[in-house]
Amino acid sequence: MAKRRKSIYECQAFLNLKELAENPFDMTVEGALDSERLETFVCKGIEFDLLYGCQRVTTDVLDCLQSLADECGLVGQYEEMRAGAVMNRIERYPSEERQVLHTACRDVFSKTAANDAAVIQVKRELAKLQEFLAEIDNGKIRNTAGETFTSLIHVGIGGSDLGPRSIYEALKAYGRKDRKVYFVSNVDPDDSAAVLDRVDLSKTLVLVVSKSGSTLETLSNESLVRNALKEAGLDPARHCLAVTGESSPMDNHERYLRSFYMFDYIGGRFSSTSMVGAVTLGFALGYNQVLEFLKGAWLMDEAAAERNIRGNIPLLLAMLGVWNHNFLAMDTVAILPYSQGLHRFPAHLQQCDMESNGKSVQRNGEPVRYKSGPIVWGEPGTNGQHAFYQLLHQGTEKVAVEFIGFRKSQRNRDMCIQGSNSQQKLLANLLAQSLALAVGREDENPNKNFAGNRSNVILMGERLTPKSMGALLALYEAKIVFQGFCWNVNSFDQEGVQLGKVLADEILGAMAEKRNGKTLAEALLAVAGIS
Ligand SMILES: O=P(O)(O)OC[C@H]1O[C@](O)(CO)[C@@H](O)[C@@H]1O
Repeated sequence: MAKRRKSIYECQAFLNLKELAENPFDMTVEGALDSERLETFVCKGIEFDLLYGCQRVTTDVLDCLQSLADECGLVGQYEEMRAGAVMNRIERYPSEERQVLHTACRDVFSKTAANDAAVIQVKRELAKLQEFLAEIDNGKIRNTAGETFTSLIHVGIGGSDLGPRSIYEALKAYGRKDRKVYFVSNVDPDDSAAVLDRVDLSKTLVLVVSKSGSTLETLSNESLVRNALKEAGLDPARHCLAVTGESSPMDNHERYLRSFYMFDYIGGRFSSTSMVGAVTLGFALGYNQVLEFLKGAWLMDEAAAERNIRGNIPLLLAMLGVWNHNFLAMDTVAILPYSQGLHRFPAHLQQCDMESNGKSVQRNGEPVRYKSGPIVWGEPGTNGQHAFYQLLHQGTEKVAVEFIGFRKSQRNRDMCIQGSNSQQKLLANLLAQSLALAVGREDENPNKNFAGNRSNVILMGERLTPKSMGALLALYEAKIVFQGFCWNVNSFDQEGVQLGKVLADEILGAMAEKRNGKTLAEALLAVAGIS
């Protein structure tokens, strides 16, 4: 018999937190935010420190958040998940009924793996990747003219695009100078056309990534690229690679130069450390850097098993998020990396978080009676400062902010201009924004008044490297998983994307048959003037 999971409002800690939320810590009172507080409210972890002095929390609130995490059994559930429990399910209703084992993709460094069977499969795929990359390097794999491949087009969408793309962008500073990577995701034909215009197809590999092997956008883009290869007199089977689920419609060795697998127990948005991300990263950076990236993720996974929230960054970040969202009524979370390399990372987290926890049904099939996942968005600083920070400081909407910064730049190409170099300017801005949001500043002119008390945290790392990128990714994956457990939702399915897909098919059918005006979908087609 399945264990009954508690909803948060059934927890004593929930009631206590509600009471504490009536009078949250006021950061604007003179001396409230002092150096002692800033020094105390720091959680040191793998590759990152979490600075959380600028949160509206006291030690009482932290104790209650610890109790809530304990009452909901968050770390216990996380450990069950890593060991292979069927976490992707809704009781009493048909659901996916799957294990959730994206953590197995990096559990290759443990002496004793949390789930042996999954790690065996993961190691097999990694060995295939290592061999494949070596064959490109040593010239065993070449194009028909005997030349080496210098470009790769990664074709996929959603979890098969956002994670790999954001990680590639984050790490391309470490990329091989002789290799280029391009991404195509949107079914807008201009997306693939723009890439096809830029590459020399004869020296290009095309990596088609789709877990299901049936996603409309990816299959359409694959066809467009295959067609371009044929038009260039090339054989697609000598250029195309696949990452897909075993026995998916794309699992066809004759059509691909190589096929790599991902498995049912790896959800799309959690798949960046599987072959979904590893093939592109391996092509761009080399196999050893893939291992570094996985190592960072594995270390973070291990650290996330600590019960004490004050010593577990993902759990603490998750619980601070619950405090802000469920108790202080902050509906949105802005992820603001002060790192140009991370410019696509908020987009990846948007899918990872919102597709996971944007749910209204609990795992027991009952409706959610409190707020589940927040709206997640973000852009890099300092660019955002000149765009939307006005609202963060003075808007009526209260936004929970998560800053990410690094002490050192990736490329070390900097110089002193007017007394400081650009990296110092970047970091000064990050810290200034954190304080300005928290403390505010009074002014008798209401239009120039900063109310303060705008909660934020800073995730501070040394440098964005493959290892720290792996750790950062795993940190957020674990945060999202902990919050999903806390809200008692199934973070691992995505039924909410289905209806739009069904209606798009209906509209495509109406377009093909020139039907118009009978159903609501057809009426909309006519009103929009689309033939
Ligand atoms: O890898 P696939 O099967 O092509 O799916 C792509 C994306 O589509 C979704 O199923 C949502 O439409 C995502 O969850 C997934 O990451």
